[in-house]
Amino acid sequence: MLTDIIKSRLATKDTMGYGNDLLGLMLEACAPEEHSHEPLLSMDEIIDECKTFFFAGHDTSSHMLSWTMFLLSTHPEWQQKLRAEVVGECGNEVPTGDVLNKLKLVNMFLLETLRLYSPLSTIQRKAGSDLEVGGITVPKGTVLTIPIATIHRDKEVWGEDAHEFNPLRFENGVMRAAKHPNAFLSFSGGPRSCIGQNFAMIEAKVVIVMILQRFSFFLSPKYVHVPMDVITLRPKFGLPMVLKSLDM
Ligand code: HEM
Repeated sequence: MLTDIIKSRLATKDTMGYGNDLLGLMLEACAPEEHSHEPLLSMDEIIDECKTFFFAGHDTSSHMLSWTMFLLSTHPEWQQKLRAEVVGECGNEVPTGDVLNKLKLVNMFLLETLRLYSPLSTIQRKAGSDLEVGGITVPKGTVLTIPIATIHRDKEVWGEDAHEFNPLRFENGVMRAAKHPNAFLSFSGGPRSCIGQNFAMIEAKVVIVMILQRFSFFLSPKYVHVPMDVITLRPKFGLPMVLKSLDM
């Protein structure tokens, strides 16, 4: 399927360009230099990049939204606060980028959701050289697992209320929410941190804003709380909900 999409972009490049989405940008960047016939990335490499973006960006974002809906349902007072903020900033209009930047409570709520239900619970790093971490010698080649979910609920890092849901801890920004500035790890950190993190936050805000504008919602009595970690953290039995249109 991807091959077909790429081929059709290549075929129409002279009339319509490569397209103004991520694939278009990638094809543009990989177009052969003048006088050279070799593209900078092969078809297989471009397909690999597309797959990486799809797998890295799809389940993570969709489960972030699931857990946000879960927490908005179990904290109806916050659902009301967020709706009031949204209506105050943009009424029933589709939110613009400027509006999204003003939604402080929505932002704090999403961060707290990611802290408690981080879509990725662990990440791995391989030691590139012999090194010492916290007094322990780690030989080159050792694979270290960074337990994001455990760090996110550590009382020494987040304070006594680490297990509780409290978006206000992010009132002064991510770096001041915990005792360590890099304690929030849902998007990892450093040079290989999530390249899609800003996009993911914008996307989640737009979706949540547009749901809050239209519906009030709560969990169906059928919901059973079993978070399950299968690459990403998801509700094992889905997230049955009851939505009520706010127009009625
Ligand atoms: C809530 C949503 C998301 C979460 C929680 C998330 C989390 C992460 C984490 C933890 C990493 C680092 C993995 C590691 O170090 O092993 C990562 C990497 C990455 N993410 Fe995301 N991600 C999200 C959304 C997205 C989206 C929407 C995209 C693309 C549109 C994306 C693209 C990528 C890519 C390409 C990498 C690899 C970056 C590299 O290795 O340099 N992610 N993500």
